[in-house]
Amino acid sequence: MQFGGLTAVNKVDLDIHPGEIVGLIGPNGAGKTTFFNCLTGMYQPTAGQVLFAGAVLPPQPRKVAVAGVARTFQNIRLFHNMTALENVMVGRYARTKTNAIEAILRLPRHRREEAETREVAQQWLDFVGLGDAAESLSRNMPYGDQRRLEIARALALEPKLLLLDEPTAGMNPQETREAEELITRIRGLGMAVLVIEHDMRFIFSLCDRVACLVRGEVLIDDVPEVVQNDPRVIEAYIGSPVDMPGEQEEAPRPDVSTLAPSKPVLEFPPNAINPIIGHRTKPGGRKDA
Ligand SMILES: Nc1ncnc2c1ncn2[C@@H]1O[C@H](COP(=O)(O)OP(=O)(O)OP(=O)(O)O)[C@@H](O)[C@H]1O
Repeated sequence: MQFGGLTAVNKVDLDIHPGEIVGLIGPNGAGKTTFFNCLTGMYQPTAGQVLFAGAVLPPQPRKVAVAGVARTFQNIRLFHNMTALENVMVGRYARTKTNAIEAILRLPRHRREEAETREVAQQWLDFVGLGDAAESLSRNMPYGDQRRLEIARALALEPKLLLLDEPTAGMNPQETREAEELITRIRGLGMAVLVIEHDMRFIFSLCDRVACLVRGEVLIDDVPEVVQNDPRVIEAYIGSPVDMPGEQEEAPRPDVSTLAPSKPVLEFPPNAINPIIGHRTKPGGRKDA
């Protein structure tokens, strides 16, 4: 991906598998968010393509969403004058079928779909621990809850791949631990998660695999234990070994026991998410891409 003479992302080739949490780290300006923007159709890559579940993803955000890729943003982008529930309902937009006329005239299909959307949105709020905040205006919610709400909105799409851009930015340690627990539960649903984060303890304790971008290129893509001990990573990004987890008393141990499953995203089974959330949503509530 080039911006004029600047190559922001260069020949990045990254596989992500179902049920896998992959961390994307790198110094400021390394190209992490640009990579997300290429994946989600917000930028049209100047070269290369995004393959998802066996097909080339067109660089169009709605089509990317319908295909099953959802994201959150580095800076919270909620609808501040809407309730938590309404924010999550918006996240299901790409999964609804009614057109503008049906909505304006409030025809039966629209009313049915709206009721179902409301119910599914409430279930995702419950999932992220915000079930009781459904009627709160999002702007009045605590910062950590707003970050959770963004994740709930992304989950409402019922994606196969969830992209999280610095989900713990600005969080206190307790909120960060809760975010880690939440992302682990999301993996339990069978989704693949790609997470950008600067908090190394968070990344190395959470992820199955970590890729480090430097100046737009992948420096290393390996299990956390290998990445955190790679001197090039320490030099390029960490700056000093004292920042690494495991070197301070309360730092969590890196989890390297769940290395990538062998199946690539291209073979993601149809309805893979449905059986898991089936008990949370009405039958037929999910339409696969
Ligand atoms: N729309 C744009 N136009 C021009 N240059 C851009 C644009 N978006 C990003 N860049 C440049 O591309 C490079 C990569 O930026 P990007 O935001 O992707 O990095 P990052 O790794 O996400 O950084 P950070 O950790 O600070 O968020 C930077 O040099 C940035 O200035």
